[in-house]
This record gives sequence, C-alpha cells and structure tokens, in this order.
Amino acid sequence: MKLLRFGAPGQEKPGVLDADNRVRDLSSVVADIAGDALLPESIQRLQGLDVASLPLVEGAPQQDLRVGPCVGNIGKFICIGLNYADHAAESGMDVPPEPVVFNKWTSAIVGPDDDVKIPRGSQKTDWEVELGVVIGKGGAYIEEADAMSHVAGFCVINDVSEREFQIERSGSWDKGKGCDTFGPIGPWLVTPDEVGDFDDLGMWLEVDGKRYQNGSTKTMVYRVPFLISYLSRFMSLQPGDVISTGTPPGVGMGQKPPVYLKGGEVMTLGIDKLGSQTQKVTKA
Ligand SMILES: NC(=O)N[C@@H](O)C(=O)O
Repeated sequence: MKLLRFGAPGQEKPGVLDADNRVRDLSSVVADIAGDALLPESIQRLQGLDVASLPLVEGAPQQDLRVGPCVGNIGKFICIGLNYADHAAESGMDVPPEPVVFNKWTSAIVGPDDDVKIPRGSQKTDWEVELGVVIGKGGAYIEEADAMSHVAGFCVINDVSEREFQIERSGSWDKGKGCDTFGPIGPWLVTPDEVGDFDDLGMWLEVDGKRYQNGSTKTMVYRVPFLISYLSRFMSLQPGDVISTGTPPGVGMGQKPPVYLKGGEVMTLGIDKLGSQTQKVTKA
C-alpha cells in the first residue's frame, strides 16, 4: 500500500494510491498519516479498505497535485552517517566501528517536490539520496529479530547537506544537516509487504539530468533491523519517527573537483519501489 499526504503545505490530507496510481482521499478514515495511524493494527485496517470506494482526488500526484511529506507530525528525524563503505571513502572518512547518528531538525522537512533552498552564506550545499524508515510501533531496547515489526513503511529521503556548516564549522554535523528545506520526504510511505527485500533496492540521484549517485541498499554497512535495535538503546522510538539510513557514493563533495548545488538547478532522485522526488534549487 502506498500512503501519501496531499494538499497545501501545513494543510495536507491523508491519501492512498489506487490501482491506477490515482489519489483517493483517506480523510474519512484517518485524520493524518501520523502517530497512532502508523501502528501495525491501524495499517492493517487501512490495508483492509476497499480503496476504489474512497473519494477520488482531482489531479495527478506530483504533477498538478502537490504531495507533502508522506508522514505528518514527525517527532524525531534521525540520520545515520557513513553507512556505505564507498561513500565513507569519498568523504575521506573510515567506516565507523558503530553507526554515526545525527539529527535533522523537523523544521527541515518538506514535500518530495518542494524547492530546496540554499541557505544564506552557503557555498557547499550537497545532495544525498537515502532510504527512509518510518517507525510504526514505538519501543526501547528493541531486539534486532523483532525490529521489523516496528516499521510502518519505507520512503525516499534527500539528506540535503551543507558541507562547510557540517564539517568546517566545529561541533556536530547537525548545523549542516537541518537547514530549512533540507529534508524532502516522500512521495509515498510504502508498506513493507509491498517493498519486499529492502536490502536490494536500487537508488539514484541526478542534478540537471546528470547522474551522480547510482547505488543499492545492498551495500549498506549497518542494515535496517540492526539500526532500529541500535538506536533504541539510546532513545525510545515512537510512531512517526523517521530514520534516514545513509547515502551511497556520488555526493557532490566526493567529485573531483567537488561539485555543489547552484540556484536554478533541479535534483531528481529515487529508490526502486518507493517513487521519485524532483526539487528545484533556489536561494534563501
Ligand atoms: N558525509 C556525510 O554527511 N554523510 C552522510 O550523511 C551519510 O553517510 O549519509
């Protein structure tokens, strides 16, 4: 099942894609794709609906119908760094002995096709296609073997990053990761049954039609069940938390010479079975 949120920023309604990829309005069934609506029993209830009987929404998603972030009211936006050995190498860093964990502020969250704004003073705004994991059932000290029962679904994330703010300005990476618009999420929240093998999903990213990232979740160092279990030793996870699991090689910082985003450029990125995003780059 592909769940989504559609409408103007801040006023999104819940929806679901039907068999013909048209949007059906879920407002009469759930208030939002958020919080307790992501619990396993709630998702199961949605999966039991006759989708074709729900009201049809006018417009083609991602064309004349705006799609918002596929999860509302996200509590924590947790990211994993250096989770692909070849990306760690292009960043001039070693694969860490334990996952690198950092945050994106929730004010960074935007829809999959909303503009990405280069922050004031930035010279080094960069891209990162990543597999997103959305928590359905919360918990602490989750066993790795049980971790997938805590997952509501998967989505595409662009972990937009300002490298000078992140690496050259002291302190944690967070300054360069959480600027406004640096967290496009969606278009769809795809339930695990529809994704199947999440350890073998192709992922890609292009800027103005030039392909920079071409990877697969196959080469992740720390896999999804381990990451959920690992994170839950340091914090309780809650319904609607989002984990961005790291990027494969091909970021701008890793090009020779490095390449960074400029106003007017367009990023397109996607992951097998999870859909694609398109963002115009503008200036704050
Ligand atoms: N270098 C860097 O910022 N990396 C990451 O965010 C990552 O590995 O996903």
